[in-house]
Amino acid sequence: MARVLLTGAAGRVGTAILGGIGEDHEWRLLDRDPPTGDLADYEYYVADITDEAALQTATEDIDVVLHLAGDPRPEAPWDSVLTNNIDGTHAVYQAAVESGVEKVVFASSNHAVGAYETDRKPHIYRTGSDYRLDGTELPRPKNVYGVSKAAGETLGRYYHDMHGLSVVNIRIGNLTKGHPPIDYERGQAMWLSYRDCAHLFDRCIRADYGYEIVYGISDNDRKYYSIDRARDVLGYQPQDNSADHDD
Ligand SMILES: NC(=O)C1=CN([C@@H]2O[C@H](COP(=O)(O)OP(=O)(O)OC[C@H]3O[C@@H](n4cnc5c(N)ncnc54)[C@H](O)[C@@H]3O)[C@@H](O)[C@H]2O)C=CC1
Ligand SMILES: O=C1O[C@H](COP(=O)(O)O)[C@@H](O)[C@H](O)[C@H]1O
Repeated sequence: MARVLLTGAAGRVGTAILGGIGEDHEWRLLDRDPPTGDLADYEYYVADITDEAALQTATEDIDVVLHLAGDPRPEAPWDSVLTNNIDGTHAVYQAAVESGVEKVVFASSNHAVGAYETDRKPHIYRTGSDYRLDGTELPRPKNVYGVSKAAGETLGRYYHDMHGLSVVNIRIGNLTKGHPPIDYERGQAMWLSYRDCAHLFDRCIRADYGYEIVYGISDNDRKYYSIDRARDVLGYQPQDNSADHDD
């Protein structure tokens, strides 16, 4: 079992991960919000990710960091993304290096590449389109939240190249429990199910890699993100498809 630190554990993505693989690894959780419900059963640190001392303790004896903590709002203002998403991610990486962590998995976002959609929608969301982003393209954020995610990806590149950390950046699409409405074309293309989310992060814990950028979506009929790299390098095998409606 890997010893895993999950930052931002009290949030939506953290809930999906623990709901799927909470029994499969040794977990240490960290969030600035105190634990509620089942989270209180885990080893839990209430701390801000900009608190270097807290991170030093939280990363001790950890093999893998799943770094989710941050301001997730596409409309977030610069001061918030600067502090939480950029300064905070830098502090997590620095603590990981100092504690001898092996891997960091960074929750990046579709918003790091949002501007690729501008002149191509809505046809890229349709099954006939062969347009794909595959993770090799440069970031093209449409908001400063997306800028902060691109910055997090570049921080990972630095910590991989200069400090030897294994890093995978997951450009998560849109995590929702239920299927997106069938007529919501962008949502259909971007969907990541809870089950596939937990599986993808589990693969990032278990697989070996150097520096990767992959897309976090389910195997949706409508997609403009390729999941080939996640399949090839991580062994990602999504089970869900936004087109398979249960209602
Ligand atoms: N939910 C989604 O569909 C997507 C999420 N993401 C990213 O995944 C990550 C998790 O997102 P969600 O779970 O949806 O957000 P969330 O807001 O539900 O959870 C984030 C958690 O991080 C904590 N947090 C925020 N700033 C912190 C700080 N400075 N120190 C310590 N804890 C802090 C919050 O208390 C919260 O519990 C975020 O980085 C977000 O940008 C990316 C793409 C899509
Ligand atoms: O990064 C994120 O992206 C998702 C999906 O973006 P949207 O523009 O389709 O809403 C968003 O729901 C989430 O809050 C955010 O962290």
